[in-house]
Amino acid sequence: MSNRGDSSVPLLAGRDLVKAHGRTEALRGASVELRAGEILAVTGASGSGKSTLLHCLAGIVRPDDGAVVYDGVRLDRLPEKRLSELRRTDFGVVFQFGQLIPELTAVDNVALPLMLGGADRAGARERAGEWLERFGVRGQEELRPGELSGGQAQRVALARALVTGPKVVFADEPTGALDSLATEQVLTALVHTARESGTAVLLVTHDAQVAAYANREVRLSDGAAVPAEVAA
Ligand SMILES: Nc1ncnc2c1ncn2[C@@H]1O[C@H](COP(=O)(O)OP(=O)(O)OP(=O)(O)O)[C@@H](O)[C@H]1O
Repeated sequence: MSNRGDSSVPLLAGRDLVKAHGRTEALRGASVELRAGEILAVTGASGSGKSTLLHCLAGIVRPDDGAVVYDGVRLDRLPEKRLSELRRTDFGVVFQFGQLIPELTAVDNVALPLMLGGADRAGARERAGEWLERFGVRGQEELRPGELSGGQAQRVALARALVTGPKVVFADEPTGALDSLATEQVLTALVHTARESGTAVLLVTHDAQVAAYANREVRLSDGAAVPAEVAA
């Protein structure tokens, strides 16, 4: 049964997540819930497990223990093929840098997820152009990522993450490499578009100013969520 229309049920939940990288226990029983349309900041010190949590929730890595439930489905138990299909249709991701394909122009980078979903190139490029315009990237459609500023490249990356109409966008330090003006432009574009389209956003950041753009904040410490009364 779908939870998308019921705001009392989380759209995505990680429960008691445990994940080790070799001997390092990155997550030690972390639990977090994301509701449909909500913008949630995951904060915490360097090494507290924020990126690992995002990777588990986005189905990029499987937890060693615990559960990831998305729209009533146990993501951590899905076969790889169904998991990648679900990631393609329902999730978008933005990382700090490096996620655009350097050989493709800005517009082709944004068109790519649409083409992977079966759209023809001309139609995909047209829609991609509209999304670039929405994110204020005008006149740079035919430039390659290396020819864009950091802020422009991140706005292209956001357009690419949102162009397919995902239910959840996972953003891992999306403004970590930007100055404060570019940070403000990128976050304003993200928050505005997410609110308009009802997309939920999980925003990983160590920066309190970035977290202020969210509706709610969950703080991680040593691989577990700190209770709200302690975090306050
Ligand atoms: N691929 C990996 N191999 C080995 N150890 C890893 C790997 N990824 C993360 N870790 C370790 O797991 C712990 C949690 O890392 P994670 O990147 O999730 O934290 P974070 O809060 O996102 O940190 P930061 O803010 O510095 O990016 C850290 O001790 C890190 O060194």
